[in-house]
Amino acid sequence: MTPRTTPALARTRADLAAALAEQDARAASPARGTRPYRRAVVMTMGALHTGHLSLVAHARELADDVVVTIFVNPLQFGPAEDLSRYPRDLDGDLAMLTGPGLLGAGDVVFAPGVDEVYPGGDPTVRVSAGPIGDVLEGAARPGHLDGVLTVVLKLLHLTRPDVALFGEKDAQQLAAVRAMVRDLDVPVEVVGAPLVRDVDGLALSSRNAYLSPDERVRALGLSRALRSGAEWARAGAGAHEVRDAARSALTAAGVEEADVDYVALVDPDDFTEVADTFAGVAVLLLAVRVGTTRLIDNTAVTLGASRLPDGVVAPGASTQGGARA
Ligand SMILES: Nc1ncnc2c1ncn2[C@@H]1O[C@H](COP(=O)(O)OP(=O)(O)OP(=O)(O)O)[C@@H](O)[C@H]1O
Ligand SMILES: CC(C)(CO)[C@@H](O)C(=O)[O-]
Ligand code: BAL
Repeated sequence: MTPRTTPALARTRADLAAALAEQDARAASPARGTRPYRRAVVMTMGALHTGHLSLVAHARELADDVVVTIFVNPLQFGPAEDLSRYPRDLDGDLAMLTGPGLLGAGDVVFAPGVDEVYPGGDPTVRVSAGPIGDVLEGAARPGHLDGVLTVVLKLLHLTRPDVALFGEKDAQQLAAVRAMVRDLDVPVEVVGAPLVRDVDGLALSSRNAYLSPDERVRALGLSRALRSGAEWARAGAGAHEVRDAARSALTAAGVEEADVDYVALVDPDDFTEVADTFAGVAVLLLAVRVGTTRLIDNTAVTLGASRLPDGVVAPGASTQGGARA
């Protein structure tokens, strides 16, 4: 048989188990020596873009083998959301994943159908995200983070990785996954990867494909708002003024107040709003509807730098790149 040069495509649990067994056999082979083996997983909903590929490239550096999952998870969509029109392009995704520095022979793409992931229908037992699941994305999309964590835990069980990578683009999701892994003792290392933007500052997102040319211009208001908030924070503004600055920039970009789900400035650990006296690194987050498309974006901002003791750099100050526009 000719050796495979592209990743294995697994459409079923059985395909996945067979592909992982091959990885396990290679990991246990005496030819590898005693170097510890690592498998990484990158979970996606497909319609891949350069942001996803940056996670895959990072996974490639961290691990011997990489599993990419492609699954549009119905559990995390509300009844009036875009589940049915969410972009799906498995052939295009597979072509993108096999570029240089990405997936090769030995790696796996797991692209199951809904019945394969939920063979008994909607699961009766689900993960609860707890308080972080009730604010911001959780408040705007009730049950969303429970649905995310339920599928993430299932995919962790199915793919058995040592390390799992998630993008800082979905900052609240990343924090919820970290909390689940900590609170439920899930044996995996969670790695956050920086948010990737288009040259004009727009955060890359599969949902950008929904935007008309006019809407895409208006969508630049999100990164401008983050940049404005970050500039006010650098100038010594308190939390309230930073949020106001971000809101004003959205308005200036033509975004109606009614289309803003939230402008929030939160503690990165529990996503509670920070007080005006807060000093340290907070996350400035936005969720905005542009036409029928709901977009999210965020950036880390340092507040009250002048209130921090001399020589103290706010912890986490370099974990997220600032919004560029
Ligand atoms: N621009 C980006 N930079 C870095 N990581 C990203 C980016 N966009 C998505 N990701 C990450 O890729 C993973 C899969 O995300 P997903 O498939 O939902 O993509 P998406 O573009 O965010 O889609 P959507 O438009 O549905 O929000 C998540 O961990 C997500 O945070
Ligand atoms: C983590 C995830 C793949 C779970 O469906 C999804 O929420 C996403 O793509 O960010
Ligand atoms: N990137 C998060 C997946 C969702 O919006 O459902």
